[in-house]
Amino acid sequence: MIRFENVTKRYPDGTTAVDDLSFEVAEGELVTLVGPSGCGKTTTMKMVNRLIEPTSGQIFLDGEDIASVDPVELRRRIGYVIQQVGLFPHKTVLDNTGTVPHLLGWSKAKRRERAAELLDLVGLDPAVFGDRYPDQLSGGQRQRVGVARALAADPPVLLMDEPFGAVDPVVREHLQTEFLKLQSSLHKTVLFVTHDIEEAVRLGDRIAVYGEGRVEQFDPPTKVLGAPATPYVADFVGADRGLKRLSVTPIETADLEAPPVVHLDDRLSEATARMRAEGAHWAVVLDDADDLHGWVSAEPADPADAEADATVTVRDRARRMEAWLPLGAPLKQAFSTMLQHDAGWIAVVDAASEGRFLGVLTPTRLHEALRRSIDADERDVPRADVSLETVPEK
Ligand SMILES: Nc1ncnc2c1ncn2[C@@H]1O[C@H](COP(=O)(O)OP(=O)(O)OP(=O)(O)O)[C@@H](O)[C@H]1O
Repeated sequence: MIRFENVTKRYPDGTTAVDDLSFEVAEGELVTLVGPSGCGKTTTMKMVNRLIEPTSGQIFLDGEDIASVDPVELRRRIGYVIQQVGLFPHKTVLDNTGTVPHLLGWSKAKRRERAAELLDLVGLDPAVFGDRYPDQLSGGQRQRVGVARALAADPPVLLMDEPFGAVDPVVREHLQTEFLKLQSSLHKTVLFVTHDIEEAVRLGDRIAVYGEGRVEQFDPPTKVLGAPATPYVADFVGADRGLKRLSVTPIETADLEAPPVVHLDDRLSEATARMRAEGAHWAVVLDDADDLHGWVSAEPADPADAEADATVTVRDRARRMEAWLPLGAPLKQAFSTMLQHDAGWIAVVDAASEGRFLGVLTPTRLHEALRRSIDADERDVPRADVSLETVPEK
């Protein structure tokens, strides 16, 4: 969708901001450009909407050399969000959002309708915020208006230059989550500049790690963290890249253990016997639909239960399970859920139905999943194909 071919930008004072850059962003892909200040990220981005012209090389948008496209026409196809937002202070939120439709000559009614729809999309109630002016908004709200405005004419491409850079970390994380949700339904082709590796890893389908004017590595986040291409990249992503990986490594079926499973209406005495036979201290409890209900201990809570009272069922002793996640959730969330509930394991359920029990993830399995994903990236094979060498127990 966006292709850079040997693009170089040398400023008149001799500074080479971008040096022989070649990479391609696929349609619907979100690529983050990350690197230290002054490495050429903004210059790269501004060449796409022709705010800056390259010294040499070509940039293609949808197969078309942008040098031959009228810049004004080009910019209509490209939404642009910047850190300072650049909202017009004397225009209301609705009018700011409708800026591009206004330039495109849409009627006032159609503009306002579209602006309201977009404000809704970015989580701002148009009835509350539509008639406010930018200085009556918080920083995070202004950024949302910036995103809404960039989306107004439904451009296939979005350029975002540190769009969440000016807000505090909590708001920033919130905006990132919302933006990911938005992107999962809009599938825009996005170039996203940031100097924050955490943000790059969290948002990017792929990351371009910049050194001085050059891309040192162009890979998916797990690969950048797991197998940095150069010492420079390793240094940039930081010594704690193992921890950062937790947020981009999903729980997979192969990571799960299958503990004993019992049903709510099973007799407790039989369920307990089964758990003991398998050497388990607990079992997962499912309801009639095989959805997760909770868990039950193999130890009788009440000595009377041990007498195999035929009337006592699992339902009478089952405890609800709060520590659960859908398959595909990041390992970081799994770890955090374990800590939050002080749980020795978490249940993993089907992502689509959010109920059907698939297995449990234990701390040991979580650690193995992380090791396997590192190994998989180093060897370029799927994670499920990696078998770990374990130290034999004495
Ligand atoms: N108009 C200009 N004239 C001369 N040099 C420039 C000009 N604009 C940018 N540069 C230089 O080009 C290099 C790349 O700048 P650019 O703004 O692309 O970097 P960046 O990676 O976006 O940095 P930051 O994260 O600080 O915004 C820097 O050394 C910068 O000083």
